[in-house]
Amino acid sequence: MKSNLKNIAVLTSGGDAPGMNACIRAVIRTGIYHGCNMFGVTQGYQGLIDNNINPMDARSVSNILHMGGTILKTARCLAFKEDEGMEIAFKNLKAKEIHGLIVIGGDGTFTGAKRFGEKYGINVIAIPGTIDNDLYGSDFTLGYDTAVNTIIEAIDKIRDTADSHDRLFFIEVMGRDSGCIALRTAIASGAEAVLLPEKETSLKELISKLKSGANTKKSSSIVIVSEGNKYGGAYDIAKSVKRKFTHYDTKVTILGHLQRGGSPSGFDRILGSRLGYAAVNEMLKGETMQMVGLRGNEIKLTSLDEALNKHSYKLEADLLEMTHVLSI
Ligand SMILES: Nc1ncnc2c1ncn2[C@@H]1O[C@H](COP(=O)(O)OP(=O)(O)OP(=O)(O)O)[C@@H](O)[C@H]1O
Ligand SMILES: O=P(O)(O)OC[C@H]1O[C@](O)(CO)[C@@H](O)[C@@H]1O
Ligand SMILES: [Mg+2]
Repeated sequence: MKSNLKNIAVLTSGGDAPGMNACIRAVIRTGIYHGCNMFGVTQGYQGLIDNNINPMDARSVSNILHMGGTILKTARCLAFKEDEGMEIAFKNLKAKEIHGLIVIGGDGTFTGAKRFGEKYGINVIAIPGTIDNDLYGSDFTLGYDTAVNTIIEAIDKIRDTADSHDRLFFIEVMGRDSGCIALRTAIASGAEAVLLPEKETSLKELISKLKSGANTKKSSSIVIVSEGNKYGGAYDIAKSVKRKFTHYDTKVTILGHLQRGGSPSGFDRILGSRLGYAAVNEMLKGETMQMVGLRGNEIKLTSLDEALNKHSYKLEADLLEMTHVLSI
């Protein structure tokens, strides 16, 4: 063990994601197993600034493995982007002799961790925790699998009512700049079309697809709209389509934050446990400024530089084409 790594803190930051609790549990227990003093920071970087940094033991993380959200709470903390905020955060960690920081979050969280680690020499390991699945270096981010399953369950229910009424539904899903969630849920729910942030929408093409379905006796249609789609939200698109295509009665559902909640899937519980366990082990080996991720079912390190510079989901054109073909 690196001698100055006796005290390690963990925080969750940015949007919460199912599986974060499984990950926190793994971090705390792995650290304790190795004889470290473990600390939990409440409310992400805000907690570092507010000195909300508390000792945790193996029992502080009992019975949380199956819970959604994060027991450490999370925040979008603007003050940490400022030099003064970072300075206070560093002083608070220094006073407790904490030299290792494990952050669980998305690209913003990683950006903050990189700046902080570089500026103050704190050892940093980052864990990809976001439903968006938009970080380079991990095939999956924590929470993505659960979110996809939650969305599919909701769309299945909408399909029941859509079909009963012969309706066209526009369903908006999350993924600010990333269409990964939208494309996967479109495949799994048999959606007739999907609009993504990575690809310009052609209204003409969309209407022609819906018309051909109606002409071949499709009783209902579902269009998945990613929230970051350039054309606008589900309401805007529904309005434009409705003007030119009157075959179906048109409805809109915004799934919103229900997509982020709920008990993590088996996959996310296992992923969270593996990433949390690996994060502590790698930190104790002396690794710093690295992300632990899953690649080809193995835990691999990616430098924060690389994870951030190459981050974002690359549209898989073959999957989009397949969605189109399978929904004729
Ligand atoms: N340039 C930066 N410098 C310092 N801290 C930053 C920076 N960018 C982001 N952060 C910190 O990281 C926090 C989380 O970032 P953000 O809100 O972008 O979420 P995220 O980690 O990308 O997760 P998600 O996208 O899943 O919601 C911010 O609220 C802020 O405290
Ligand atoms: O909870 P908030 O701050 O509204 O954030 C919503 C955003 O967070 C994410 O869910 C990622 O956590 C994005 O997909 C979404 O755009
Ligand atoms: Mg982000």
